[in-house]
Amino acid sequence: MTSKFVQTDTASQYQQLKGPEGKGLKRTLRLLRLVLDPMGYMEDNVQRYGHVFQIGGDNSPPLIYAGDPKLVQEIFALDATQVNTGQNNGILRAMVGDYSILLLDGNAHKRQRKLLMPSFHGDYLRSYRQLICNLTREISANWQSGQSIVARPPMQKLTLSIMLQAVFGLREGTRLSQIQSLMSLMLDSFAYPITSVFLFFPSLQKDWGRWSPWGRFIYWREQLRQLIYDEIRDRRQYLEQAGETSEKRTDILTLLIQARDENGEGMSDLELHDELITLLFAGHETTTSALVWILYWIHHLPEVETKIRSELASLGSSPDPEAITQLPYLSAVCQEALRIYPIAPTTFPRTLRQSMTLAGYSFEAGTAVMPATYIIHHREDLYPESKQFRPERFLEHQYAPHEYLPFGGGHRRCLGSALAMMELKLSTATLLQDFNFSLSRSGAIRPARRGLTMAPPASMKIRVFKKR
Ligand code: HEM
Repeated sequence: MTSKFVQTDTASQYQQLKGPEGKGLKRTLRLLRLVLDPMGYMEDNVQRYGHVFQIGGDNSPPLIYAGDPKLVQEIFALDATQVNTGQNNGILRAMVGDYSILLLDGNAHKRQRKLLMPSFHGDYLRSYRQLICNLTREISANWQSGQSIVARPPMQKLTLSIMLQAVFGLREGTRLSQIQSLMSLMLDSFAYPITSVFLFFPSLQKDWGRWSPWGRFIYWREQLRQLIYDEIRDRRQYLEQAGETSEKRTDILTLLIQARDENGEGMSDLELHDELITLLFAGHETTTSALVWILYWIHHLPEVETKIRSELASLGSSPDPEAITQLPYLSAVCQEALRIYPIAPTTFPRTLRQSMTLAGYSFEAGTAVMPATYIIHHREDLYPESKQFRPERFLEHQYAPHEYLPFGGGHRRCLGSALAMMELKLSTATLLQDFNFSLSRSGAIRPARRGLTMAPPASMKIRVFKKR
């Protein structure tokens, strides 16, 4: 493919950016490969074209996979006046709605981010610590010693409960369990690589009634929408009636209802609905997959289990959650799990609003540039023996934001990264305190497509043994 998008760096070497070619059926097959095996797709293209390559660029605007840290650094430095990001996330609209932060750009995005951000900081996050440990114990309370379980469903139930109680501040009740089961049904619609194809091919998104796959998804989505509106209405009423005398609630729904922008404006019900759904979707699928990977790695590699258990033991029999979150090896295990198989193999693509040169590459306006997380995470110059799971690399070296990017970066960086890391550490530690585990099958496993993310295979099983 001849490209207008050229690298103009060292000694005026004039290297054209290349990438896979082909239209029609070839293009569809390429997209299918990208959906079903994005990591293999990226590895093949890196071998053929190098760490930075492009797709499209003839009839469609080019999309650049950026596996060069310097280029990623410059992409992350771009702000909303220079790039549009939300406009590329239309694929998520069916899930999250028009007002979701994921779909917004410019000032609208800035405003939503400002309103959402405080809910994910410091004191508020700290108030969820004990809740996370308690919910982990609740989920595992009925496990029988020697029982073999499919790992994902209980982890999904756990992260969903954390989100519903932390994000919505929902307590036990019918609405909680209804939302819980609808969310699971909707997400399970895209649980397998082949069913995930619905998300990537809009032509398949046809509502032919409740017995068709897409029709069923829409039906569940409408039910969920109603439940969320009911919760928003009840919470507004409660806060109005209780006024100053209300107990200080720290859940994110309450904080969002009370949040005001610089003009003193709060969020409308529509905005609240779309942001809550966004947080639920963005926040619990991703964390579930990460948690299952962590359990896998700890029990796939005996030396990792030995080290992590001895670090935990150093805190005594009932460790303080704060101390758990500070443990270096536990943190490194979580970081390494997100490095080797990032849940999102790339960040969101950013479309350049004007022509520009970044890290020596010249791009025309309209080009989409996309930090390729998986490619960066497997560069041998940054991560020697990158296919090996070696948490120590995070103890020996501090990686820059453009070298380690499981949560993306710049002005679109994941809002929930601190909450996610806290959940991963506290849930893992709590499970290891109460149980020993072994994998039901000892071989290596590869990530599989699950909706928009990459996850451990849905069938992965673990055997649980009660410690006390
Ligand atoms: C292990 C868990 C998670 C992973 C791997 C993850 C990953 C990501 C990634 C890669 C992005 C795109 C960033 C970019 O393009 O630069 C993102 C965005 C986002 N994430 Fe997460 N995420 C996780 C958990 C969470 C949680 C727990 C929440 C909230 C409760 C959350 C909320 C969001 C939101 C709201 C955005 C959009 C930010 C924006 O567009 O400004 N995520 N996440």
